[in-house]
Amino acid sequence: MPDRPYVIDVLISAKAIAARIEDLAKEIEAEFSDTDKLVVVGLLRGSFVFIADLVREIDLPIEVDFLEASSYGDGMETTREVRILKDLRGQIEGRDVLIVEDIVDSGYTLSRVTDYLKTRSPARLKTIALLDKPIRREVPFQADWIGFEIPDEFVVGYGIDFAQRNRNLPFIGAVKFIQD
Ligand SMILES: O=P(O)(O)OC[C@H]1O[C@H](OP(=O)(O)OP(=O)(O)O)[C@H](O)[C@@H]1O
Ligand SMILES: Nc1nc2[nH]cnc2c(=O)[nH]1
Ligand SMILES: [Mg+2]
Repeated sequence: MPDRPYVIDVLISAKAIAARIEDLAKEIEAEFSDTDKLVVVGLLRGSFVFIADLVREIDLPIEVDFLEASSYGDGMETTREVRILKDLRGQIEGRDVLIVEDIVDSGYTLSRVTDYLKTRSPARLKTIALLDKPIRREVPFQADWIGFEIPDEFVVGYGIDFAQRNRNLPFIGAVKFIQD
């Protein structure tokens, strides 16, 4: 649990997220319209809300799998050590894969996870992230689709936590500490 009091300012409303996901899903359908082998991979835990909304907008035959990667613990800074805590259940060799992530910040998580999954020789490997904070990048990484580019704010909600709290907020909010 966070140990300093804070408030959360709305940064992106639930309505704006839903509208953007409809557009992203159309672009994904166009990219993968030629395959019946698409596996949509959610990175736990942060992407669980985004992937749930995204897959329901994608009108293609897909499978869903999950991989759990963690690098922040309960803090606000990356440890730069991406731990794979749970691997995929299925095989991805020769298959088309879309990795679904909540946010690209330093870039460590998505760059390590894509390198890790590429070793399994998927036919095509694409990435989508709801949020991108390019100003914070420490390793080069560009997702194939981004929902929103955001400023240097520590965000929560819509699956994203602060010390495991606030994942259940329906919007993306920015954490603001209250000064005493
Ligand atoms: O680009 P980066 O600096 O690597 O940051 C992005 C990652 O950080 C968060 O995960 P976290 O490690 O907090 O685990 P969680 O998904 O279980 O919340 C977030 O969900 C992304 O996966
Ligand atoms: N909660 C939260 N986790 C992150 N992991 C990487 N960036 C962020 C962020 O802005 N907020
Ligand atoms: Mg994560």
